Amino acid sequence: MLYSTTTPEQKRVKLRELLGSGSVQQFPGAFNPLSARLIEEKGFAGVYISGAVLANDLGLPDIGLTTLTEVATRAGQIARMTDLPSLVDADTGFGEPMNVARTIQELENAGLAGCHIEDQFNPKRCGHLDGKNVVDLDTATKRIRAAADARRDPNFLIMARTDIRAVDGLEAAKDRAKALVDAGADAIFPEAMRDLHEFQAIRDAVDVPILANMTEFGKSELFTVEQLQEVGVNMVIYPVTLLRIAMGAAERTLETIKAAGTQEAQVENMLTRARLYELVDYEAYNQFDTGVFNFQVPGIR
Ligand SMILES: C[C@](O)(C(=O)O)[C@H](CC(=O)O)C(=O)O
Ligand SMILES: [Mg+2]
Repeated sequence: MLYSTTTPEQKRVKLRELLGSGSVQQFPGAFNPLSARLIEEKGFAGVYISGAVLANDLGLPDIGLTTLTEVATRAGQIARMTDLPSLVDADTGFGEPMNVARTIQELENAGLAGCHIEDQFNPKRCGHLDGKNVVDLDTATKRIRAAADARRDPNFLIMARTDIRAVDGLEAAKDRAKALVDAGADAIFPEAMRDLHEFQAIRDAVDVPILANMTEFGKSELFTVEQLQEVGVNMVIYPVTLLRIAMGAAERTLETIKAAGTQEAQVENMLTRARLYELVDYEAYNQFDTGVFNFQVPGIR
């Protein structure tokens, strides 16, 4: 209860172990702290915390409007709900290299296992949209160097994301990935790869773990874990998947209530009261106070 029993330091060691395991590690995106518990319960390796989800959850587009304080606070709330390592999207690092340094320390304080920092210009946009732009090599590597120098826990994972593929092509992405590793990146997130061969090309260019972004409605096909394994991907994220499905369900339910005058037809699709209480570990709080969980919840509803 209350929740994570694992320290941030242990989670960072775990993340490094996972990335060195040789098999693809699946990190679904949590859209709130409770969904992180679900991700852990279903046996996933870790939790991803998406910048798009954090922005959209606040009703904002994902164009760099969220602040470091908002992201660190929400990411910390999510990370503390799970024993799994959490990787957070730190967008462009929230400013100049000195701001990036501050970002890393705040994310360490918030209990994250690592983050990724991208080479887009501000205002940034979803990596799968057209019309984005990237900063020059010097600026991109300075961000990563500042991040690597700022961390106090050497196991806090600094992942460099490059968006250059969609701007200057695959060769440029390979060159930039190598330069970002030289600047101190522990892992590479090559954004908007078009096919499996492109992942393979990045794999061959660098000898650090690489991430595949399986976001829906984007530029990449939705490859399976087996396909990603074959091209040497180490980690796959499903960043916005749970938010999209939850909001889809919310929309359908509102339509049902409006049309039918009752939510009855949607009740079978809901997490039951009993299941919800199980997820928040209601019963465990009885250890503190035996009066807290002294009621019956009908099992089926
Ligand atoms: C991974 C990503 O950076 C995110 O914020 O989750 C987004 C996801 C998306 O917008 O679908 C991205 O830029 O790919
Ligand atoms: Mg993002």
